[in-house]
Amino acid sequence: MKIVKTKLLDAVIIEPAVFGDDRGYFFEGFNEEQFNKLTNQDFKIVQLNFSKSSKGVLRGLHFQRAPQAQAKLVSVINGEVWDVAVDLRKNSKTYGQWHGEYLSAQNKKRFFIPRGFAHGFVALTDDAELMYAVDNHYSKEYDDGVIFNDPSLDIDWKFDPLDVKLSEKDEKLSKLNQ
Ligand SMILES: Cc1cn([C@H]2C[C@H](O)[C@@H](COP(=O)(O)OP(=O)(O)O[C@H]3O[C@@H](C)C(=O)[C@@H](O)[C@H]3O)O2)c(=O)[nH]c1=O
Repeated sequence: MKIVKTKLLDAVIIEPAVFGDDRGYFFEGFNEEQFNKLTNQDFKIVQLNFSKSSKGVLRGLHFQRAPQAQAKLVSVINGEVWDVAVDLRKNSKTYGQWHGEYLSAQNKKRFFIPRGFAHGFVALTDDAELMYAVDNHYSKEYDDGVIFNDPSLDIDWKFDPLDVKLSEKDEKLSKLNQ
């Protein structure tokens, strides 16, 4: 397992070691002991989420407020997405900055997004399936978000913003400073 830092403090990309043979392949999608040691995190999975999206669907930017904040380990098991995290930790040196990563079933990269970040993605293929693990349970009450095209964030979504498909809930999200 290789850990690649991003410009956002504590947000990292995991590149698993893939063992291929004439049957196919094997890889560890997550190894708690190795991950926590290498990153100095204490990430314990309590919920595993799956979603499927057609091309152009954009989900985000989402987060849960404290005390129900969630760290997320995002992977793609079919197709490809452009996955984005925004550091919303007020005392962080990288507050307000974003990082995007192509995650696909083919590249097998995983994006670790700490608590205090907003997360979103746009599906670049049809039938883009995400599997993501979180370290705190879902809470409707603490569920929150920021509009994906907030000018103060200036995120490059790698997709025409006029063509993205949003949920009704995501269309109504506010800007970060509101
Ligand atoms: C996220 C979530 C949703 N739900 C329910 C609520 C709702 O009825 C339905 C769909 O929820 P949403 O529209 O919020 O689903 P979605 O837009 O896919 O929300 C997800 O987006 C990505 C970007 C994330 O980072 C996730 O944490 C989560 O916020 O599923 C749960 O039961 N448990 C969960 O953990």
